[in-house]
Amino acid sequence: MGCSVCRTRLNSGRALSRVPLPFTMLLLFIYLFHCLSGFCDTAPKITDRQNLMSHDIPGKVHAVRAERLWNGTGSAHYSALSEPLESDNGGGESGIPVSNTYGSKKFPQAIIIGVKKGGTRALLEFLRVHPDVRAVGAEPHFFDRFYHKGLEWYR
Ligand SMILES: Nc1ncnc2c1ncn2[C@@H]1O[C@H](COP(=O)(O)OS(=O)(=O)O)[C@@H](OP(=O)(O)O)[C@H]1O
Repeated sequence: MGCSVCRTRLNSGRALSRVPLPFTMLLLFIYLFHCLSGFCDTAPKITDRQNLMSHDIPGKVHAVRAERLWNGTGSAHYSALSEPLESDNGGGESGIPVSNTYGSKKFPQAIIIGVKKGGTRALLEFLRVHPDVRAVGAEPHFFDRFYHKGLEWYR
């Protein structure tokens, strides 16, 4: 009697131990299908850009790109990104070619300007914490040191 109970428990234990693998595979398959359907797109889609770059202001400059992003829920929000920018259709609002392809070089759409020891690095680092912000690693010093190298160098 005792042994048959043990056997029953043992068998149900074995059966239970076989459940997780197919169940996990089923969940993975559903997730994969869900992603392939485009429902788990985490990368934001760009619908508009705001070029906040100014060429007239001297001083220390951090480049940040600001974009209006579509979050897939019917509303848009602005965020700042900071990699040098380029152009998608051969000409942006400023006449500078820009590209909306992630991974390509782009001009900044927002820049941080400040005097030396003004805390611009801290501001940049705080902005960088935001997941939608992509900031340059080192200060490019385009406007105060490398302006003569031109926009081709900048982007
Ligand atoms: N929130 C806040 N309040 C007060 N002070 C602050 C703040 N954030 C940054 N800091 C100080 O700013 C100094 C760095 O400024 P920068 O990033 O512009 O430095 S740098 O010019 O790029 O070297 C640096 O000062 P020092 O440590 O004296 O160099 C920082 O400590």
